[in-house]
Amino acid sequence: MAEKKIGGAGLRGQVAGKTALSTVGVSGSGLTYRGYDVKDLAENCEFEEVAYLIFYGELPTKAQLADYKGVLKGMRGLPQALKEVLERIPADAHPMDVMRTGCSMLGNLEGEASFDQQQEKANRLLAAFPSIICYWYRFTHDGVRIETETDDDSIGGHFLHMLRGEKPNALHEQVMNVSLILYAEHEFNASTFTARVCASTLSDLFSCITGAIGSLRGPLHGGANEAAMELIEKFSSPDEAEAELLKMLERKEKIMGFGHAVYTESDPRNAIIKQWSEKLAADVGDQVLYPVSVRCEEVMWREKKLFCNADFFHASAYHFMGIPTKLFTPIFVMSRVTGWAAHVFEQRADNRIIRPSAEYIGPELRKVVPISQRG
Ligand SMILES: CC(=O)SCCNC(=O)CCNC(=O)[C@H](O)C(C)(C)COP(=O)(O)OP(=O)(O)OC[C@H]1O[C@@H](n2cnc3c(N)ncnc32)[C@H](O)[C@@H]1OP(=O)(O)O
Ligand SMILES: O=C([O-])CC(=O)C(=O)O
Repeated sequence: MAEKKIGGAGLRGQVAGKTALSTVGVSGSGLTYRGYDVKDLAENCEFEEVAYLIFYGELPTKAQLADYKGVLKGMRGLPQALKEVLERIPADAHPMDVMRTGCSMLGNLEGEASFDQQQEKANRLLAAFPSIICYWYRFTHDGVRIETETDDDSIGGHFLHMLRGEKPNALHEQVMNVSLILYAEHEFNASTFTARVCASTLSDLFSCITGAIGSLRGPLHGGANEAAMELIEKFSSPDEAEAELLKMLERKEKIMGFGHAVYTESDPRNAIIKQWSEKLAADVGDQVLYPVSVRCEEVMWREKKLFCNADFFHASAYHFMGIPTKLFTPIFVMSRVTGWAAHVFEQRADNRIIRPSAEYIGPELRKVVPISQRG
């Protein structure tokens, strides 16, 4: 792969610390978690196995996985005070703000008293995020107080069950599983770096994760999956998509779901989620959204050599599963909390406060003119 330009704005290409968690754009395969190719993991593992790998360094045995799933299952319930807060957040709030508030409120109720509790608190957040978003969503949109302590086997299944009020089919549970694996970890991306900066002050895990959610929310990062959906649903045919994209490019508009800060030729997660989107399109009999998405991919590559990142085909995949667009980025949180927390642990294990320098471009030194003399 060609190297991206080092230096300049956005700290691009600069090494800002060490990690044993993942490589991005280094190996031929593009993305590895603790030495495993993400494609291999997505083909052979459940998300909980990957979460275990990210946290504990090795893939679990059958018994370890069963134990770990049991631990997570036991942590799905929400305290009454958190439910009351969620009920007071308006229906038109952005669900990422709900995630941010939910995380912060949980930190008030069940805070990290010492770093010895870091793994337990990370597990709690991993188990509770689907409950938080679904409790709020179903209360404010459907007027029901849902039970969040379900017996669903997987985190993805738990989420879809609470969202719809019925257990998902095997295909949907599997796609959620793959999606959560693809989003779990990605080196020093903006939200993870936010978490590490916060951790470097020796702050608590809930503060680190709350900050990371704020960074993920933006459309240049995790928010791109929602923005991509808003784009593709405007088009009724591939030809219309092509004509409109060309106009947008002419106006130098950013097309969400394309391009990447590190990858130069492709995002290895795209081919995987694209396949699942195609399967789901066939399952629901779609003849518009998937072909529109494929044409967008072709046009962007042909015109700008820009490729789909992880977010683009997630939009159609989630849509085919009936997930409301505004819940797309919260799903990213449900997964990335693993990577964020593991980075916090790494930062703590070998910490120095992150405090870079700035190039000063303001006025020269000057004297204060007393307020009575300022005109
Ligand atoms: C899970 C994730 O977070 S993946 C990223 C999700 N974000 C998006 O999909 C938002 C759209 N994409 C983008 O804004 C960018 O590609 C980013 C933020 C992902 C990466 O930003 P950068 O590293 O600064 O991009 P890069 O240096 O490759 O940009 C090169 C050129 O391509 C343009 N470009 C990059 N992405 C796009 C895009 N999606 N649409 C149109 N033009 C683009 C840039 O404006 C830049 O043009 P210029 O040289 O005329 O200024
Ligand atoms: O690495 C990045 O800059 C963004 C990204 O793809 C991710 O966080 O998954």
